[in-house]
Amino acid sequence: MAPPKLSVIGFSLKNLIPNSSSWITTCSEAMHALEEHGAFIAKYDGVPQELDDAIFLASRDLFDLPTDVKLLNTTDTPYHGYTGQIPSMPLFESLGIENATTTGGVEKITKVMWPSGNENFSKSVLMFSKAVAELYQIVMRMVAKSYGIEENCESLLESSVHVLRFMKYLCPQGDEGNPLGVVPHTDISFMTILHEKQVKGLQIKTKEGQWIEVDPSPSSFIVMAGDVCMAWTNGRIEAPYHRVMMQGKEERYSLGIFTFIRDLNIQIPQKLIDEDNPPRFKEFDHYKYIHYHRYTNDGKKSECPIESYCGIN
Ligand SMILES: O=C(O)CCC(=O)C(=O)O
Ligand SMILES: [Fe+2]
Repeated sequence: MAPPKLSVIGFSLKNLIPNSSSWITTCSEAMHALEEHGAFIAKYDGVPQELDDAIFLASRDLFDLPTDVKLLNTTDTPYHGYTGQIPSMPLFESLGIENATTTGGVEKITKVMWPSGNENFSKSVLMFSKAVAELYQIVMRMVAKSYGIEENCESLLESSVHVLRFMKYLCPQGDEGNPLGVVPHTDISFMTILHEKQVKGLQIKTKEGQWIEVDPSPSSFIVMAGDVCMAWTNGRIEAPYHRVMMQGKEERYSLGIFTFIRDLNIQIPQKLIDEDNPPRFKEFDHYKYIHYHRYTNDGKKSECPIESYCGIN
């Protein structure tokens, strides 16, 4: 049997006029992929090549800063700031920018990293984050249309905030080095959109337990459901397990737009509940879930934290 693959779906902006026939086809492909794997690859043209080059240059600039400067990026929310030198994941380093689609959010971190400013960095971050957030909105409106939950979706979009995370992976040491970049996990976000530069490594697990290798390309954006999307859709779209395995001799750089829902409780839309589909999750607050996941013993040791936090058995 051929190894499983993620669907590659064209998201060219000129074909995505809402409810046009090409929009409807794209919507049905995206929904099929999300319900099957919780993820797909969007071939998206909203990030021009120059911006793509600029954001990866920005990433190198950022990781080249001294560790004590990077450590100044602290946040109240776990995993939104700087992470590095984790004993279980020695190859991995990452740095987040909260509210990355707003000038205020971007300027705040730029000033901490470069007190005298870095206009190239802040401009690239803002433009890239806005372009990827647009892809998020397009996908969300497809989910909404397909389930008939447009109103619920619009209020979610108004409450969506985006963290841009830069990620860097070193090569394993020697032939015997452990290739594990990031341990298998599902994301604590509502949705995540990943983008990587040349070097592969990301693998996504199918429901049957096989690992799919994702091939990087400049216009590929991996759209992936997080735990909170799974709860909101009453389990129709599941958050897939994924991991990073390093291979070869090149360092790997990737980027992720992680979307979170602020100041609005996550509640399953009534349309997704009926006799055959009773509610599987209680209403909850996204940030309280993150806190549970990262800071409580129950959350840390749970096999499926979203189920143990707000699942209805
Ligand atoms: O670097 C990647 O491609 C994936 C990183 C990831 O899964 C995460 O940070 O949650
Ligand atoms: Fe992840």
